[in-house]
Amino acid sequence: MKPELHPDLKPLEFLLGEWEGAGVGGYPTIDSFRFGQEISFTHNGKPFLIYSSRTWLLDEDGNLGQPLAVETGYWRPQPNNEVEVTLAHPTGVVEIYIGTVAFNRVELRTDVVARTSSAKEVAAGHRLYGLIGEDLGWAYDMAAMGQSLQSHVSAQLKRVR
Ligand code: HEM
Repeated sequence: MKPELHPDLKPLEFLLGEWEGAGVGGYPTIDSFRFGQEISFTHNGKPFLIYSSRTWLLDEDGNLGQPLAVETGYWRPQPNNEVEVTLAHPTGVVEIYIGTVAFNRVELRTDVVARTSSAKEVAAGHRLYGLIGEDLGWAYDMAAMGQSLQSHVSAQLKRVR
């Protein structure tokens, strides 16, 4: 049975579904790259979105290659168009974001980044998600490896479900 959307999720409803597309990435400490991405936002009737993202290296011919970053978490709308997001990474990093939702656009800043002792040094993150026409665009800036907050990845995705 399809659960009814919790009313608190209304401002985030535009994210619901499955998205596929491609993006670009880089950082001062690494070579730049292209990647393919699948994002899924679902709900179970409770007042949060269930989120997951998978990515793969994209070669010059547009073929998907080795898996790159994956992440999973929950998006928790709060009063006054605020949102809390928890994200877990297989790299030993956990991020807690706080942000705002307005007009099919979400802006997030990390409140806390926690790392295991073997994780790379990630200090802070900033994310933007928004509709570009019918597409979902998103961009992630990070402060990591001793560098100031700057772009790491961005992508544009089409809704496939
Ligand atoms: C679409 C999402 C992402 C993709 C496709 C992606 C891809 C990559 C690639 C290809 C590299 C270089 C090779 C490697 O070290 O594995 C890299 C490095 C890195 N990424 Fe990401 N990444 C993504 C998201 C993130 C996020 C969310 C974080 C932090 C929470 C992050 C933190 C890092 C760090 C710390 C490095 C190492 C840089 C260095 O060694 O100097 N990445 N990423």
